Amino acid sequence: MPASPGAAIRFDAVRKEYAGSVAVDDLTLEVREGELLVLVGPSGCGKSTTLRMANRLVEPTSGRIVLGGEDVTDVDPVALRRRIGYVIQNVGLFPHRTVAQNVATVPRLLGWDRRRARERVDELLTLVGLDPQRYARRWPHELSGGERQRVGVARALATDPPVLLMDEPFGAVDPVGRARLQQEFARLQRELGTTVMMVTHDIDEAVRMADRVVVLSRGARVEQLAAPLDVVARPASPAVADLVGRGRTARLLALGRLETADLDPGTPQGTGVGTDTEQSAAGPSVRPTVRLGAELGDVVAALTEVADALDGGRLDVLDADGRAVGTASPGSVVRALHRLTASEDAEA
Ligand SMILES: Nc1ncnc2c1ncn2[C@@H]1O[C@H](COP(=O)(O)OP(=O)(O)OP(=O)(O)O)[C@@H](O)[C@H]1O
Repeated sequence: MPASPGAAIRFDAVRKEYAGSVAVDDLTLEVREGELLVLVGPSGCGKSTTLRMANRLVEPTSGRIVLGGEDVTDVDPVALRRRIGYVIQNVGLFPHRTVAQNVATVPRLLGWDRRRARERVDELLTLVGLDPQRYARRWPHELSGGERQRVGVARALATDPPVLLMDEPFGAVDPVGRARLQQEFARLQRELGTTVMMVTHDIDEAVRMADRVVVLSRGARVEQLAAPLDVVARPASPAVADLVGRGRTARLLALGRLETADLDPGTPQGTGVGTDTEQSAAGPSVRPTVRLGAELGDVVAALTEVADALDGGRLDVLDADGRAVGTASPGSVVRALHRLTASEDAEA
């Protein structure tokens, strides 16, 4: 089957066996240009093998992988790897090279002169939030885990590759640093428009960062390929439900948004002045407000500020122009959760 126009990478009936055991059974998958696609699934399901076939660190047993219109088996593996960024857990920085030398590795291999490489290093370190003055001459062992990971990302982006492969890139970073790196990286990726295929076993990381999530089971079988909210709200199979499992409601609160259908029945009752979730100084008749489209978690937080929320207290809901369009109560959040998790069939 030919790759569709917006496809940056296409796996076509790809299979990988290691000494007779099947790691990837029959994978067909498209990564769209400019998207951040996250592969998630249990240990041993074939995520890393899938990723490593894209840059030929692993050769498929059968099937085809097309990258930027070219069958990867037609491209020299070394040339291919210089064209594709690759970031792994613990980064694999060269220990006897400074930060600057690490980041400049591929540009220098490609024959860039020192000055051009140096400028690029400064630009990239700044991009990933490391001051070049402070960091360029340091050695990898003089960095924290999070800083090393940033250098790894800078190194992988050095030649502005159209495609970046990332295998558990934030796995070795502590939870707080990790959440920040995830956010910053997702923003950077959107700014640069790089196509990213990333592997993780952490469903929260997947739904937080991805444009689309691919849930895999053993043999890299695709259980579901969908936007994060769909995967959490409507798991397509027991394997996905199992992965999303506990904590699903909390994830829905972070991903779901307040819609008109969730508002309390009846007409708007408030005056609708004031700003998001803040009590206006205008007087006691004005209720706290929340915007239509607010994250459900923020609606819950705003409701908990309303002293009598459990006893009929409500928030005024404003549209984008600041007009009151109705009210929200704890029941609105419950309605939203029902709406999100209702099956497509039930909605139709
Ligand atoms: N070089 C290899 N030789 C033999 N078997 C391998 C090799 N690499 C991976 N496998 C096997 O292939 C299967 C898939 O491995 P892979 O590393 O792709 O899974 P994964 O989903 O990335 O796992 P994890 O999350 O634990 O890293 C596993 O059963 C693994 O043992």
